[in-house]
Amino acid sequence: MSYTLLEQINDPQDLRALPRRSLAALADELRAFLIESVSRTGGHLSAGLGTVELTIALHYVFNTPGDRLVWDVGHQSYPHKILTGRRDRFPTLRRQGGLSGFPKRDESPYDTFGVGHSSTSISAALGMAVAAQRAGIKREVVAVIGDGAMTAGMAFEALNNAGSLDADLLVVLNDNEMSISPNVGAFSSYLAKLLSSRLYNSVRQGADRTLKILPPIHELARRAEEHVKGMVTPGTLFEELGFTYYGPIDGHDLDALLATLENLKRISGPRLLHVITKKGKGYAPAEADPCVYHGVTAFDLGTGKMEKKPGGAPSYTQVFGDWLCEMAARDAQLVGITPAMREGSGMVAFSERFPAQYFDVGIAEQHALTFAAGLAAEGMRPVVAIYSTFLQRAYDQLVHDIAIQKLPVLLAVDRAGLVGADGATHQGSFDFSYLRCIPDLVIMAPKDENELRHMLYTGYRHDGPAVVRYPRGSGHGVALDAELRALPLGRGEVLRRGRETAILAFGSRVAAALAAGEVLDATVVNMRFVKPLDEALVQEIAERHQFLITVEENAVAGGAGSAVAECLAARGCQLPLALLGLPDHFVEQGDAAAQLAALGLDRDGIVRAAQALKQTHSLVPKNLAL
Ligand SMILES: Cc1ncc(C[n+]2csc(CCOP(=O)(O)OP(=O)(O)O)c2C)c(N)n1
Ligand SMILES: CC(=O)[C@@H](O)[C@H](O)COP(=O)(O)O
Ligand SMILES: [Mg+2]
Repeated sequence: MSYTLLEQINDPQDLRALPRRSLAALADELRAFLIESVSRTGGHLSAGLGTVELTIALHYVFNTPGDRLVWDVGHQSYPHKILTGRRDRFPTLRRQGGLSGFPKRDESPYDTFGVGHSSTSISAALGMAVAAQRAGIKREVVAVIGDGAMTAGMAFEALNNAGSLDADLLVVLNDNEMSISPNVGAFSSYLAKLLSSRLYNSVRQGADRTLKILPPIHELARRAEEHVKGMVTPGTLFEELGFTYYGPIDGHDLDALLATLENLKRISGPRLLHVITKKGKGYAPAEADPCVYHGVTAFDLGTGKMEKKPGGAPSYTQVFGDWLCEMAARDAQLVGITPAMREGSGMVAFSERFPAQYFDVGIAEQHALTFAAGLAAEGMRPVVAIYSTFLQRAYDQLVHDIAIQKLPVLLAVDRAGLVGADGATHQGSFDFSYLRCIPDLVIMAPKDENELRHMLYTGYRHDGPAVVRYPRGSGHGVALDAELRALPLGRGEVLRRGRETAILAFGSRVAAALAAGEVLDATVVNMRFVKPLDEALVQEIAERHQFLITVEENAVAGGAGSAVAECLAARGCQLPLALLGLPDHFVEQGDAAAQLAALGLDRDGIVRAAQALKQTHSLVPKNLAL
C-alpha cells in the first residue's frame, strides 16, 4: 500500500492543514501502516486499530501539543505516535534504544504524560487542567480512557474529584467492551446498557442532525432540563458526578467525531464523551479475536499467524496455570483471582474448568487483594495471580488487609524481573525490596518450573500470607514431579560445594550462578526463600568461604542481597561481599536476556564480579577488608 497522505504528516499541524474530505483516506492509510509495521515488530495491535479515527479527530480538532492529550495505559497510542513525527521510527518499536510502546514525556512533546499502567489518565489530566487554570492559560485537556481502564478505582477517584472542581476537562471514554479479555463487572454492564439505549440509536441515526444543527448550548440546556425533571437518561451516572455526558457515538465515524469534539471544545467544565469502537478494527483476524491480537509477536500479514516463540519448555505462567487447576481439583476452598489478566497470568483453563472458583475483578489490583483477604477471613483459600509491577498498586492492601491479619492469601507474582519490550513501566524490579520488609510474609523464588510447583504448594498450605515470584517466559524444560511437596520454610539448598567463593543465588539467577560456579569452582546455594532467610546457612557459608556474592533479578537496593548483608552484619560475619542485581536506575525496554548480560547478571557477569571481588580484596591489607 502507498502512504501518499500519511507521508505528508510529520506533525499534527500537517494533519490540520488537510481538508476534512481527506481524513477518511488518511485513516485507511494510517490503519494499513499500523498493521504492516506491527506485523514486523510485534507490539500492541488491536487497541490501536480501534483508535485510528479518534486519534485523527482529536489532533484535528485540538491544538496539540498546546492542548493536552493524555492516553490511558498508552497501548492504544501507536496512531498518535505515527501522526506526531515518529512514523519513521516504527521499525524500532519496543526495541533497545527504539521507540517506546507507550507514551513517554522525553520521547515527544505530544506525549504529555508517561504511562504503561492503567487508569491514571483522568487524574493526570485533571492535574494539568487545574494547573492551567491556576496559571491563567486557556487550554483544552483531554483524557482518553478505555472501558477496561475505567473499571479501576483510581479512575472513579478522579471523576469524583473532577466533578467537584469544575475544571475544563474532557474525558473520552473509548468503549470497545473489551479489557484484554472481554470486560467484566457491573460498570461494564452499565456501559452496555448505554450502548443499547434509545439514545445511542437516535444519535446514531441522526448523528449529523443532532450534533450539527443543535448548537451546544441548546444541547446542554436540553440535558439540564431532563436532569431537573428527573428523566433518567443513561448518562446520569456521569452527570451525577458532575460531568456533562455526551454519547454514545460511533468512534469510527469521523464526521460524528469531528462535529462532536468541536461542539465539546466550546463548552467548559468537566465533560465526558462516550465513543463506541471496535477493538481490532480493520484487520480481520484482530476483529475476530481482539484478545489474541491485543499484544502480538511478529506475524504474517496475510494469514495473521504469529511467529512461534523459540524454545519448547513451558513458561512459568503455564506451569502456574496447570498447578492452579490441579489444586482446585483437590480443594473446593481454592479461589483464583485475577485483576483483568486472565490470559497473561495463565488462567484461561482454570476459568473454563472452575468457573465458580474463578474471579476476574477488573483492573482493580487493590480490590483484588482486599477481596482475597475477605475470602480468606471466612476460610476460603485465595490465590491472587498478579504481575510484579501491578502489585505495586496494592501495597497497602497487602500490608493492612492481608499481612497484619496474617490471612492465608497466596500471591503468585508473575513477570518478576526484567520483562523485555514493555520497558521501565512493566519491569518487575522491586518486589523483593518492597515485600521483604513486611513482617511474617513468606517470600519464595524458584530456580526452575518444577520448584515453582512445590513453592506454590508450600505457599498455599502455609497458614499465613505467602508470595511466590517468578519471571516472564520459559522455564528450563526440567521434568515436573508428579507429587507436590511442601518445602521446609526458610531453608535454602546447597547445589554445589566449591572453594574460596560462595554464590548465594535467588530465583531466576540460580542457573546462571551454577554455571558461574562451575567456572570458578565456587559454592553455589539456591536460597529459595528471601523471607524467612536461611540465616544459619548464610552464616555457615560465610564462615567457610573467603568471598561471598549474592545474585538476584531485583533491585540491589533493599533486595535479597541486602537481606543477606543485614544477616551477616547481625551475626558479626565479616568477609568481602558483592551484591549483584538490578541497578539503581530504571531499566528501559530491550531484550531481557541481553539486558541481564549487560547488567552482569548472567554467567560471565557473575564470574567477572567474583574475579573483581578477589582482585580488589587481594590489593587491600587484610585488616581493612570489608
Ligand atoms: C494497573 C494495570 N493493570 C493491568 C494492566 C494490563 N492491561 C493493559 S491494557 C489492559 C486492558 C485495558 O482495557 P481498555 O482500557 O478497555 O483498553 P482497550 O485495550 O480495550 O483499548 C490491561 C488489563 C495495566 N496496564 N495496568
Ligand atoms: C499494556 C499492558 O500492560 C499489557 O498488555 C502488557 O503489555 C502485557 O504484558 P505481557 O506480554 O507480559 O503479558
Ligand atoms: Mg476496552
